[in-house]
Parts: sequence; C-alpha cells; structure tokens
Amino acid sequence: MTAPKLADALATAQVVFDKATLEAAIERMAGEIRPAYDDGEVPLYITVMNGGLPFAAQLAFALGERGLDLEFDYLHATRYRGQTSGSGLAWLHRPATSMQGRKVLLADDILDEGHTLLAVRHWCEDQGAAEVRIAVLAEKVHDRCVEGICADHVGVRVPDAYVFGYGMDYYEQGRNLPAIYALGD
Ligand SMILES: O=P(O)(O)OC[C@H]1O[C@H](OP(=O)(O)OP(=O)(O)O)[C@H](O)[C@@H]1O
Ligand SMILES: Nc1nc2[nH]cnc2c(=O)[nH]1
Repeated sequence: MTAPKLADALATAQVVFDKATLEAAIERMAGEIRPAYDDGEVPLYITVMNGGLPFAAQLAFALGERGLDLEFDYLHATRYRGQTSGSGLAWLHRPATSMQGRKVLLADDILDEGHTLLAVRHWCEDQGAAEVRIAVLAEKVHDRCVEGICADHVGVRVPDAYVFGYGMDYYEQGRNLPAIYALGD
C-alpha cells in the first residue's frame, strides 16, 4: 500500500508549536533536569528511537552546556509502526549497556496513551535500574492514558490529535520537520 503523502497532510495541518518555542521548552527542561544529577553520577541516557532522536540530541546538548555528562545508549520499541493508531508493542532493539544500579534517563518524543513508556520503564526496572526518569518533548492531553505512567519532565502539551514533526512521523515521513503539526480533518 502506498503511504498517504506528507504534502497533502501539510496542506491542512496546523502548526501547534514552532521551532523557537520547542527549543525554548527543551532549554527549560534541561534547567529542570540538571539538579536531579548533582551527585556527580553519570546517568545512562536512553534515546527511545525513532521518534525520540531529534529531541534527545537537543536535550543532550542542553544538559552538556549545563555541565552534565551523559552515557548514551538507545532502544527501539514501537507500537504505531508507521500508522496513525497504536497496537501491540514490538521491541526492535534493547540497550546493550547494563542498567544495574544506574540512574536511567529516558528521552522520547511523545507520551500519548502511555503504553510504550510504561513497558519501557518496567523493563528498565527489571534490568536493575536504580532510578528511571522520563523526559518527553510532548504529552498529549486526553483521559486515555494508562494507569501508572507519567513523565517527570514535559516540554509541551499537545491537543488530542495525531501530531507529527520534530521526530514524530506521518506514515514514516516528516520526522525532520522543525515544528510540531496537528493533522487536519
Ligand atoms: O504513549 P503511546 O500511545 O504508547 O505512544 C507513544 C510512542 O509512540 C511513538 O512511537 P512509535 O510506536 O510511533 O515508534 P517510532 O518512534 O519508531 O515512530 C512515540 O515515539 C512513543 O514512543
Ligand atoms: N507521530 C506520532 N506518533 C505518536 N505516537 C503516539 N501518538 C502519536 C502521535 O500523535 N503522533
């Protein structure tokens, strides 16, 4: 099946957050996160691929500017698989670095219904992480979020629509758009 065209989606989509607003939100988040690691321990910084990549990179630089070193690794768990609604979670890659006794900082693009980050957090805890902190660029505002998950650090709150850009895909397109868009009707 051919994917719907990004250009068609952009023709009716709304910009919900522009680049400058998102960059400012990430700087603010770094300022909030930095004090959590004042003890000198280097956190294990886990990017949740694919969508988390641009946000995680920018947040990492903002934390580096504030004097925080990070050890990088990544995981890929996907529930949407290039579609606009989620199904069962598939693990495509698990981090190679041991989490035993480590402070883990997860960076992802969006917390929507929460299934992905709930499963990821449980997995990190099962691996022996001493602490798991979650940073997301966007949190979607609705009442369908699963119990027992919330982000410790949130950049922006997005409306209850399918959003794309800034890491988030529209049928695997548009991840490198430097703004967050909401799909039109
Ligand atoms: O809160 P949830 O409803 O579980 O959705 C959030 C997850 O969905 C997206 O990943 P996706 O499955 O699209 O994988 P991708 O990052 O590879 O696009 C996003 O990156 C989050 O990880
Ligand atoms: N691209 C994208 N991925 C998601 N994963 C969960 N919700 C969303 C969303 O609104 N957009």
